[in-house]
Amino acid sequence: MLLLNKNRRIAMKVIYLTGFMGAGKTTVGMLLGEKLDLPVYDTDQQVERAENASVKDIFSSRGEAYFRRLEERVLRELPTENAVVMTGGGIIENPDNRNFMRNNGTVVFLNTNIDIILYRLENDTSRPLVQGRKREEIKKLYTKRKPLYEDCSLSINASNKNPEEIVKELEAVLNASQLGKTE
Ligand SMILES: Nc1ncnc2c1ncn2[C@@H]1O[C@H](COP(=O)(O)OP(=O)(O)OP(=O)(O)O)[C@@H](O)[C@H]1O
Ligand SMILES: O=C(O)C1=C[C@@H](O)[C@@H](O)[C@H](O)C1
Ligand SMILES: [Mg+2]
Repeated sequence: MLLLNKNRRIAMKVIYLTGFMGAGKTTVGMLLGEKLDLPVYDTDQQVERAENASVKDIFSSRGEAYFRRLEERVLRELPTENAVVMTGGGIIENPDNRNFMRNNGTVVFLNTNIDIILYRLENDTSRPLVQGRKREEIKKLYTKRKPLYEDCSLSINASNKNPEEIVKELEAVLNASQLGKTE
C-alpha cells in the first residue's frame, strides 16, 4: 500500500521534487520530509559531497557535462523507497533521468511562475546557469524545460502560496493519486 499517513505506511515510493531553479524544491522538500517523517536528499548536495566542491566550482573547473554525469550517478545511488529527493533544476533534461524517476517514484513538478522565480534569483551568485545571464535568457531556458517538467510529473501550482500551503496541497494530491494502489 502506498499511503502518506506515517502511522499506516508500509512502504512508499520516493517523492522526487522537480522544478526550475528557485522554485522552492529545497524549502518544500525539507518541510514535506518533516511532515511525513521521511529522510530528505538533495541531488545537488550529493554531487557536492561526492566532489567535495560546490556546484558552482564544479561547473567552472570541470564543466557542465561533467556535472551532469555526476548528477545522473547520484540520482541512481539514492534510496528508491521511503525518501523525499529534491533534484537539481536541470535533471529533467536527460530523458534517462526522467524515466528513472518515473519508474522509481512519484515525480512532482513544483510549478512556480517564472516572474516569481526571476525575482527570487535576482541577486543570486551561487547558480552558474543564472549568473551573468539576462532575464530573457533565463526565461528561455524555463520555457524550454517546462514541458519536460510536465512530462513526467504531477504538477503542483506553487506560486503565491507559502511552503506550508504547498505541502498541504502536495499531500492531498499524492494521497489522491495513490488511492487504491497496492504493491
Ligand atoms: N513558497 C514560497 N514562498 C516564498 N518564498 C519561498 C517559497 N519557497 C521558497 N522560497 C524562497 O525562494 C528561494 C529559493 O527556494 P529554494 O532554495 O527552496 O528553491 P530550489 O527550487 O531548491 O532552488 P535550486 O534549484 O536552485 O536548488 C529561497 O530564498 C526560499 O526561502
Ligand atoms: O537548472 C539547472 O540546470 C541547475 C540547477 C541547480 O539546482 C544545479 O543543479 C545547477 O546549478 C544547475
Ligand atoms: Mg534546492
